[in-house]
Amino acid sequence: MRVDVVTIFPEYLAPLDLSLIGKAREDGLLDVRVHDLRDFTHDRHRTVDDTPYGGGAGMVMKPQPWAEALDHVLAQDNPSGAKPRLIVPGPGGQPFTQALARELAQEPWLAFACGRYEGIDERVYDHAREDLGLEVSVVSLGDYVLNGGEVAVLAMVEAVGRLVPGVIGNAESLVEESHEDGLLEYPIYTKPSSWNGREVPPVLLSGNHGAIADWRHAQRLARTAARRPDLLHASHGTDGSD
Ligand SMILES: CC(C)N1CCN(Cc2ccc(Cn3ccc4ccc(-c5n[nH]c(N)c5C#N)cc43)cc2)CC1
Repeated sequence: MRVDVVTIFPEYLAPLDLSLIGKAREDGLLDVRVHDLRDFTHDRHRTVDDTPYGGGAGMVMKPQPWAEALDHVLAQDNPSGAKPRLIVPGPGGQPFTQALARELAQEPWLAFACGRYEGIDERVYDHAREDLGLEVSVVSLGDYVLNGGEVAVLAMVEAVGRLVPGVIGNAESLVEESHEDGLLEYPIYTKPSSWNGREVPPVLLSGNHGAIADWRHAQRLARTAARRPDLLHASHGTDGSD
């Protein structure tokens, strides 16, 4: 999978050089390219924003740098003229969920546009859809306000990247994790079996794999009912009260 990120803070994406995503880049499973939006400006101050038409607080990101940046992304190493799916993080976007992460993990090429200030001139979205022929999705990390799209892109690239085959060495760990099948994950333990006067649940030491699986499923149901009854209703046809 190729991933392009356009931002005025390229250093914000440095964590994508680390850990599993960084290893996947080294292994050629992910091709992540970060582009500085200011490289597509032409004035001395490398201006990317201006005041909003109609008045209002804050600044709006100018359309021209974005159009030139998107042209560069589409042209770079792309002899076939393929097109990426464009993801624009925004507080008013569709929720970023595990289901959407799974959907995006099927895409061969994703491009992320990290806005700042009050956001990006609306004509950039129209240009991307109508002139560049891109599928554009505005996606929100959650119901809280960030200062820009970079944090969201870090989360999205990690959530999507880990679903790309080969990125997570043990594919088993992708099963039975929170939100993968509608239930939260079960409690986990490791050595020592007795620590600080606290014991590991004996069933986990029993070697009885059926009993262990039953205990873990019961724990997932209880934990989901306690913390996220909404998930129980959505995926298990109950109202979360039982
Ligand atoms: C003036 C007045 C009428 N405005 C009315 C609407 N307000 C909404 C507003 C608020 C903050 C920002 C800052 N910002 C810039 C680009 C950008 C990208 C993502 C996010 C973001 N925030 N929260 C998430 N879950 C996000 C995601 N994904 C925030 C971003 C942009 C937009 C802004 C103020």
